[in-house]
Amino acid sequence: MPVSDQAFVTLATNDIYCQGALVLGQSLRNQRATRRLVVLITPQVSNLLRVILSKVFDEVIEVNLMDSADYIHLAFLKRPELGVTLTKLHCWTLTHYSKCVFLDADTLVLSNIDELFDRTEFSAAPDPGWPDCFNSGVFVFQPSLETHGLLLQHATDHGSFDGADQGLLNSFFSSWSTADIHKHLPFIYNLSSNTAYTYSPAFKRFGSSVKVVHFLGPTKPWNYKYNPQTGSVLEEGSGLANQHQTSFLNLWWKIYQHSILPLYEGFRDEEEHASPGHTAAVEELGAISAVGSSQPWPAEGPVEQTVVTDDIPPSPKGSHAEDVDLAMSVFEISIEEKVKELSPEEERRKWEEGRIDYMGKDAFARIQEKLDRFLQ
Ligand SMILES: O=c1ccn([C@@H]2O[C@H](COP(=O)(O)OP(=O)(O)O[C@H]3O[C@H](CO)[C@@H](O)[C@H](O)[C@H]3O)[C@@H](O)[C@H]2O)c(=O)[nH]1
Ligand SMILES: [Mn+2]
Repeated sequence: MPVSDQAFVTLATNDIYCQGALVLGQSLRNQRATRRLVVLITPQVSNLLRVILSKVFDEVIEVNLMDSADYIHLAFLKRPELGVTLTKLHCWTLTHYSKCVFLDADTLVLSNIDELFDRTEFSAAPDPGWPDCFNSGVFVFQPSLETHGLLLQHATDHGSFDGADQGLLNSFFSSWSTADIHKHLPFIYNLSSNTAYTYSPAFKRFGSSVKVVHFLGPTKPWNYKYNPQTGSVLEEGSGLANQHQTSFLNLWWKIYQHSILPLYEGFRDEEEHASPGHTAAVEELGAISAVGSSQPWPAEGPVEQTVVTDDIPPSPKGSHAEDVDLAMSVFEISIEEKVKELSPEEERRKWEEGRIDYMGKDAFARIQEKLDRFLQ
């Protein structure tokens, strides 16, 4: 039975993290999640990604710190380094839900986790790096404007010992490690993919019951390249730590390939016509059918929501341009952050301000090429 006043919530502040949010949302659907799926976004997220997110999530909610109440504004101005942190705290403002489970956009759900709604605020799993602290990638919370205000006050008064949300939340919910064992989520609800090997007999014993994998750390699944023929990520340069990690990465990419890429179908042509001269949303280097896009959405899992595209808050940028390039060939799929094309005026201003890209397009070799072309 679907419960409509409870929700799974994630956050994506840019088009790259949206790719993670999409896979997470799809993984929740594949596991027949019975609560609403909500994604918080910020103004940077492009229109295209908003539309795509709305195909997987029940609600796409834009949060804009600077537009919010004064006290948020104040907290933000006093501690600008806490930007993304304060954005995550926004989940406490979702007061149309009575209870929620927050999941980082770099998590992947492997089996149904609806039972997390039996827990109360504030429940989280230990952090693998310092188990007396919880990891803030998966937590159970109760939306409340009062709590939200207190959290912001805490941020303004004390900052965060790690400069981000995990430090702040740990010092705010400081009795977590001692007060109530029910608030300790088992590690299987937030298994960090890259630490699984530090206690490998435990992983052997309990690994098969893992419910949520968290790709914590600087290298995310979307930073790898994937071979759709073999169904595995390409190891070059990324130094994969171990077999478990590889199999979780392959799972992430399998969902991306079969359920997320097809959502971009139909937008490719539109994009090409809408913005001539711009790179298309999806660059087709090979046959797209070769990457399994023939499967209609959703490839797995039930359709539970109708997509009401009118409800999607439009990007204030008012443009089509998204910040992500998907490159596909028969043997390789990759997700790249787009190198922003500047207008000639912007280029000139950059030069005049002394911001010169000596290694890139302003490198001597590039300038020489231009001169040669001009002289020919
Ligand atoms: O540019 C960004 C960065 C982060 N996020 C969101 O914030 C989450 C946390 O960032 P992430 O890159 O996943 O951090 P972790 O590598 O998981 O590092 C740890 O440290 C973070 C900062 O304290 C905590 O938020 C995490 O939960 C904790 O696992 C992401 O999953 C996203 O949902 C964005 O939307 N855009
Ligand atoms: Mn994370």
